[in-house]
Amino acid sequence: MRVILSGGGTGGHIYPALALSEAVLHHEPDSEFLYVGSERGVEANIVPKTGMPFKQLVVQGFKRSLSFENIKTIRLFLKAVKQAKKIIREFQPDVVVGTGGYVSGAVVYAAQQLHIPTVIHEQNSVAGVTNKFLSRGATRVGIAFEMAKHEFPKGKVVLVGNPRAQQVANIKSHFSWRTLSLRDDRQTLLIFGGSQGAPAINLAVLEAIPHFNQQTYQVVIVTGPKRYQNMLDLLTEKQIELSDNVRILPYIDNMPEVLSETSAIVSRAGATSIAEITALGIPSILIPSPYVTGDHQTKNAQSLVDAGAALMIKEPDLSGIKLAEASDKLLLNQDFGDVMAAQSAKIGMPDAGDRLYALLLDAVADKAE
Ligand SMILES: CC(=O)N[C@H]1[C@@H](OP(=O)(O)OP(=O)(O)OC[C@H]2O[C@@H](n3ccc(=O)[nH]c3=O)[C@H](O)[C@@H]2O)O[C@H](CO)[C@@H](O)[C@@H]1O
Repeated sequence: MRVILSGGGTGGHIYPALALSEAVLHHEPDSEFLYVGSERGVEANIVPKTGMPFKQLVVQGFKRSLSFENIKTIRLFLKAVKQAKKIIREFQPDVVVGTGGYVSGAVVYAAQQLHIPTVIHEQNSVAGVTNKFLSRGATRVGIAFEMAKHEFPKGKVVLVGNPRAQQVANIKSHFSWRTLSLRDDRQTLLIFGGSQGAPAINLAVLEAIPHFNQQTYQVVIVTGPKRYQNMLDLLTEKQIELSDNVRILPYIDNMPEVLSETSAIVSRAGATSIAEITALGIPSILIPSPYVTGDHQTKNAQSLVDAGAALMIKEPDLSGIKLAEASDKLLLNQDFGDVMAAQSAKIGMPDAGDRLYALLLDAVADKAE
């Protein structure tokens, strides 16, 4: 199968597309892929590292208020559609897949105009603007939350889950905490604020470090690439020392491997993070970002809390003490952590990659009819 993948702007859109390619390759090992991303998006850094061919377009998002910038956005969009058509004609895909973000708007729209089968994947419980726009012309729509169904045209929506879930569930991890000078015989709490990092989480973590320093479990704090230096500066300014069970990193590139060796998680409630956490049945403390469309991260987190699969701390209530208490609850109260892990695993959809692959086949077959 020849597949063009497009999704960008944030890890939550990019990793599912890459995970889908693994599922496709599992079924059709001679498949070929081309990833089309935006020049300025993080995909320009993430995708080439995987070895997948990568092409770039110049796009930007709409401003919510009326502005001259939006005229430039439309001009860039039309130019990107033209370039995308050229790329599609050259690559001759069987199907074009969009996983969200502005760039997928141009690529999938171009494919629709060229009458190539298109599949969009919506990771969230609340549909993104680009996916809604594309859904009218899409051949199939894969969703990860039943709740999102009513936002798309009937007849083409299928609940598939998030392919990243299957990737993390199936990985044979060779990761050892010793690579970070930590121990493999201890429980490990991993803290990260989505793919970009979250200042509010970093600040609460800073307050909690003196507590973490005293624990029998170890703690790995991921700040987000752009917030790492600031975190180190704050540690120096506040004269906070790290003991040998606590580490701070800017970003983790090999998250699927690391997650499979993780005992508990503190994180934002982005859809892809949640898919990973539940695929592995990891107990978690979710701190939803209040700055996203329709407050969808709170809805994502609430669905886990309702199932007894996670604890939630809302950002206005977040503090070092709250974080330390909740972390101890998951890691030091064995029964509590075990029950939560089992509930989390019940929600996971570890065959999501295969389900989305089946949707691609459907879309291609539709065209052939
Ligand atoms: C602020 C914002 O708009 N967030 C959205 C964005 O979040 P964001 O990009 O943070 O999305 P997610 O939490 O869904 O996914 C983060 C991804 O980055 C990976 N990761 C994270 C840290 C790290 O060091 N290394 C690493 O690989 C995680 O394993 C995961 O695969 O897209 C999601 C999916 O559309 C939405 O639900 C989120 O609401």
